[in-house]
Amino acid sequence: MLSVSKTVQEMSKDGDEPPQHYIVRDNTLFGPIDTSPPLAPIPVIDISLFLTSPSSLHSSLQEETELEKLRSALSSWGCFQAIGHGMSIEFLNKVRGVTEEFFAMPMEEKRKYSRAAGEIEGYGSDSVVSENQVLDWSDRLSLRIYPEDQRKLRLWPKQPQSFRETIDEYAMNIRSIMGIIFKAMAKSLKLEENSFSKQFGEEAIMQGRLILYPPCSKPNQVFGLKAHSDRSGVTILLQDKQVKGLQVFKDDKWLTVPIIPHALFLNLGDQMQIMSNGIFKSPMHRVVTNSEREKISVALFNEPEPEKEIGPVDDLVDDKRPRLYKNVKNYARFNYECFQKGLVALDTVKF
Ligand SMILES: O=C(O)CCC(=O)C(=O)O
Ligand SMILES: [Fe+2]
Repeated sequence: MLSVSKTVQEMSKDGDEPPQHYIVRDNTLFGPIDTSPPLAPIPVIDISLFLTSPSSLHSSLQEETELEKLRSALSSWGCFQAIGHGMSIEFLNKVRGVTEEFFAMPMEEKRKYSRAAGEIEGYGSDSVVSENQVLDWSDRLSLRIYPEDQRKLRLWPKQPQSFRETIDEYAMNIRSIMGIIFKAMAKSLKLEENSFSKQFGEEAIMQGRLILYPPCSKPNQVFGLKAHSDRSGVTILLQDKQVKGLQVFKDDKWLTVPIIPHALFLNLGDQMQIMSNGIFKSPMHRVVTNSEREKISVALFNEPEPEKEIGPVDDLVDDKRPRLYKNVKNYARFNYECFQKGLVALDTVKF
């Protein structure tokens, strides 16, 4: 077998040097890999303040303050750390736990869930789609979670035993948290509450990606995940409880995302930048490796129904702020087609 078919986890365990196609060749685009830049002062937002009771006619002052913090966070950073989400630290650790346990299982067990050629879902390392691609030093398990009838349960691990129910419960919680956040985002821009949620539609997609970043002997030359902006609407990331590595790009600098074990890291994707007519940002981010410790994360991508046309909310377009983006359908496919042509999807949908 070629070494290419080894997972990153196997190469790491066997003490292999990262093969040539994992080494970053052109590191001029975002500078050389700085594995530990300063911590990013990313706003921490208490989303429990957005849970006003239906009977209260006016928002409390506290809610107003938090909404303003949200608007400011999403227009400058495009991300924030969410606390007050109602899930206990024990439960978040359980989600991290089943992820760690899955990756710790013997390879023959994990291979039962392998991603088939040309598919997106399943277990495997970074997939090769073009010749000059620089590969990411990480293994993933990708699963469609919603709409529920689109789950491919044969790819949902049976081991560890509590995997399915834990991920299911976590996703259910995140889905209702998303509802609260969509409303808050709209309110923070003085829009009707459902301005964003209605663009996601009844059949909105939630795609899960459980990621393992094994230790890497060349952290200055290899990325865990190359710089990108998410194609999603909104991404919710549960970071490793101890090991840092995620970085965001702000004001021409890469900064380290701090770890707050009981918080969810939320970042917007391109589709939310489009819907907000560019007011909210879809931030560039990347993950660096380290030579000592393994790291996991759990990303849930919330995307609009593929067949629904999305575009800037009408009330965010006026003389002072002209329409920045065209309407677009099936951004996932569009994004992929752009990527293959070497184009940036967001630039291509500029009005
Ligand atoms: O694992 C992380 O920290 C980030 C994951 C991510 O950015 C992604 O999967 O799009
Ligand atoms: Fe991402």
